[in-house]
Amino acid sequence: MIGAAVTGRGRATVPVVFDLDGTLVDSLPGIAWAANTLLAERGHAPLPQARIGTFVGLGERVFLDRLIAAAGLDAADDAALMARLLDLYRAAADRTTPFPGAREALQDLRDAGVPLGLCTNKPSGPLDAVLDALDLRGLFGAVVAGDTLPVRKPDPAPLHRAFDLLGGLGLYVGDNGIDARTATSAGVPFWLFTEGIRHEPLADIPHDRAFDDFARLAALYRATFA
Ligand SMILES: O=C(O)COP(=O)(O)O
Ligand SMILES: [Mg+2]
Repeated sequence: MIGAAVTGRGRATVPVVFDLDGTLVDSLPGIAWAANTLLAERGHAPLPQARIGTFVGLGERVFLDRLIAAAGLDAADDAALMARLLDLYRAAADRTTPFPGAREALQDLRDAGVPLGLCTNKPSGPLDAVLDALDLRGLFGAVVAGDTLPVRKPDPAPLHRAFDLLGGLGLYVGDNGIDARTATSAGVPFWLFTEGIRHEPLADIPHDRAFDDFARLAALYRATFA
């Protein structure tokens, strides 16, 4: 189902907004490194990467709360833990890579004149570090971080902000149920990248299309909107 608000505009230039972590970039190894470095500094044993993946998606506050609960960190130390986590998140950019074909797909769409944006729950400090390290910033006409607005996904406001900056509603591409709910509340179609940090079975995530390889994205876009 493609929303009427989206098909109403010039089809060849329907904007596309992407989630970041687990969608464009394979950031879980870096995030797990950051979390386990924090745990090691506090004398705690590391957690498996897959477990740490279940903490991701709702921003750094929820991530740290879940990490504190899972590892038994001292919550009284919260402000220092958050400051150090954000430092480590920034440093994790060096351990973050685009998913295969993602950069090429973005470039292909951009070359075709498709307005591209980012809407992520990652806070702006670590987000800037990733965009700089991977040299991705220039591809996007809109970047909305987890702390750009007072609310974050699944509230639709950040996604609406991204589409406002791009000049109209379009398609949201993400990797989990939080992104799907955000798109539904924003009234836009949702495409699911299936190789990211997904917490639910595919069948439990409402989506208009699913894809597992960025090499297919531009062709899928053209088949849908051209
Ligand atoms: O930082 C998070 O919690 C998730 O980030 P994302 O929205 O880019 O997936
Ligand atoms: Mg994500």
